[in-house]
Amino acid sequence: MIQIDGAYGEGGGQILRTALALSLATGTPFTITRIRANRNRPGLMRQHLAAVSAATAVGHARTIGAALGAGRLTFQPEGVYPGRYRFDVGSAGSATLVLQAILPPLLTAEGDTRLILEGGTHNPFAPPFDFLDRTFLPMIRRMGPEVTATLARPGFFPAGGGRFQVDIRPCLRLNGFDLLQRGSVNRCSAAAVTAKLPRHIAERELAVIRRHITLKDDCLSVIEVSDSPGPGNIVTLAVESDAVTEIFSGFGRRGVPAEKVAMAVVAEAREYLAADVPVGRRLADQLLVPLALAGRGRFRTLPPSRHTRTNAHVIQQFLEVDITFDAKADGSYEIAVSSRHDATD
Ligand SMILES: Nc1ncnc2c1ncn2[C@@H]1O[C@H](COP(=O)(O)OP(=O)(O)OP(=O)(O)O)[C@@H](O)[C@H]1O
Repeated sequence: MIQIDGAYGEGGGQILRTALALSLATGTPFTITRIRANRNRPGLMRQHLAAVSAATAVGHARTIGAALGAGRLTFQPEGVYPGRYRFDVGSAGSATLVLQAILPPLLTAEGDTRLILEGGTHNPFAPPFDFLDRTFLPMIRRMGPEVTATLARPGFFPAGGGRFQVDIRPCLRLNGFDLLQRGSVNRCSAAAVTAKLPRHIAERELAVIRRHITLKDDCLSVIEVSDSPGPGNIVTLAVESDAVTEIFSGFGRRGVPAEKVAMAVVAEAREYLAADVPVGRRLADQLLVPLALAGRGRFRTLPPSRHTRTNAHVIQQFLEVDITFDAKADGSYEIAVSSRHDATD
């Protein structure tokens, strides 16, 4: 039984999701204590409980302590069971984060899986659907499995009620990859989405982006969605390069001017563009679990976040891999995952 300290490093929900995913993938049970100790409202929130229930279903697991607000949980899976599942966060909690807890083991399961995930699809502090679809899943497909995501309906904080489907055709073994060069940037595009909010919000966001990032007219779009249960706004900036499409996003919030939301997106994208690295900060923390399951991989990225370092620590508790962070003279980092077995074979 692995003991996980939920207060380590970032001390957030990612520690739990990584532990669930790797417990399923390796068949190793774990106990986590001090869950999300570094958050204002520590313990299991609805989104984390939804991840626990999803992992319990996929792994026919025995779970002790899964309750709202709980700080301690034991999880003991029986195996990995592909199939058809529907999971509902039951609030605006992020459904893409629920996927983080169950996708990795399903990538090498013994059959296909279709997941219907309901809840928030465009949440602050979580991968928005577009990032999942255009940034993260192409990396997963590069590793062997066929995985596609289809958005049925967007769900914004606080109403939620979004839905998407994920189809997974697994492979026998994940192949790691090297992603060290970005290559040329072929296209930058921005999209501002509003649901049940005035169109001028989106137009003001795009005006800011256009002022600071060189974009062609046909690379700007305002999208007004009518099928979202509640109001919401997201602005995304996609940087498509030879190696990867990175997506930076900002979320409209009451009391925060649209211009400020868009400027934060501009700042993130500029940092990424100037650094000439292929992998942005969020993708970096999310690539570690699949690369560790593959047993190898390397990528160049921005200085790692606490999420990334924390994730590396949790992963190394479950898997016989080394994860190294190599600071380069130009300020970028090369993160490498290698199997401890390969080193001694
Ligand atoms: N704008 C974004 N685009 C892509 N991914 C994002 C974005 N914002 C956050 N993420 C990803 O969402 C995850 C958030 O992890 P975190 O530990 O903060 O989880 P949480 O469960 O939402 O929060 P909490 O810490 O409150 O439990 C990370 O993998 C991070 O890379």
